[in-house]
Amino acid sequence: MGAPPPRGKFITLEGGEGVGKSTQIRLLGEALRARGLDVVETREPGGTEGAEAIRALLLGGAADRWNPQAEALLFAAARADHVARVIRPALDRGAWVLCDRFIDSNRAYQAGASGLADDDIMAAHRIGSGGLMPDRTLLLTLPLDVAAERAMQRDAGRADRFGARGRAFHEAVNAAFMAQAAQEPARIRIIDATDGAAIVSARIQTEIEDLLP
Ligand SMILES: Nc1ncnc2c1ncn2[C@@H]1O[C@H](COP(=O)(O)OP(=O)(O)O)[C@@H](O)[C@H]1O
Ligand SMILES: Cc1cn([C@H]2C[C@H](O)[C@@H](COP(=O)(O)OP(=O)(O)O)O2)c(=O)[nH]c1=O
Repeated sequence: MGAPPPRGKFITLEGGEGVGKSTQIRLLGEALRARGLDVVETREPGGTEGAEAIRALLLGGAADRWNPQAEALLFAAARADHVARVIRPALDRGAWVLCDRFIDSNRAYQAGASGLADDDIMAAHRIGSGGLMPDRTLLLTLPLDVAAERAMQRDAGRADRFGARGRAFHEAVNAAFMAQAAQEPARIRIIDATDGAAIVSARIQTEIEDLLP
């Protein structure tokens, strides 16, 4: 038997709603495929049948449907299924996995902005997903008003349970993301997302260049 293929790379995109994560995942996927790499694009919460079912529970319904504890555990459960069925198998076969949100969203939304302890979020992540961490995380930053306007245009004015939360909540989310980036500068790279999509994509590609084979 030959040696197993080298493990693939795990890249996550993070940031508030409407900053351009799904747009940038698509552009990064195209750029990496053009280099001949095996690329898997996915998102959280979701990415498997079970996790998409949990996504519907999390994003729909009344604003107070879940308390922060139940919410955090539902995200962790969705992630556990996604990691076990999609992310780890893809990395094991040598693919690059590009994921729209991951554990840093859990930390920013349920710890930073909803008051849970970061250690508890990480403990649930260890239990659920073996503590898997991305090789690189691109944190897209955009002024709240610009991001809200972009999301509003995209969603024709409809907001989910998170989008409907007030400005103070979204400011707390952004502050938590920035604090995480300051704590882990090698993994989490801050990307200015105000320019056109092609310019933002070029910035992202520069920040992952050292991981390319
Ligand atoms: N760099 C950009 N400049 C202007 N509009 C953008 C840019 N990137 C994405 N958009 C648009 O903004 C909206 C939100 O982008 P999206 O990629 O869905 O963000 P997210 O996944 O972070 O919520 C979409 O309608 C998208 O077409
Ligand atoms: C993955 C994850 C997402 N979320 C939130 C962030 C988003 O508001 C929502 C996912 O919605 P989604 O529509 O995928 O995000 P976006 O608008 O950025 O494209 O779930 C958490 O609160 N915790 C988590 O662990």
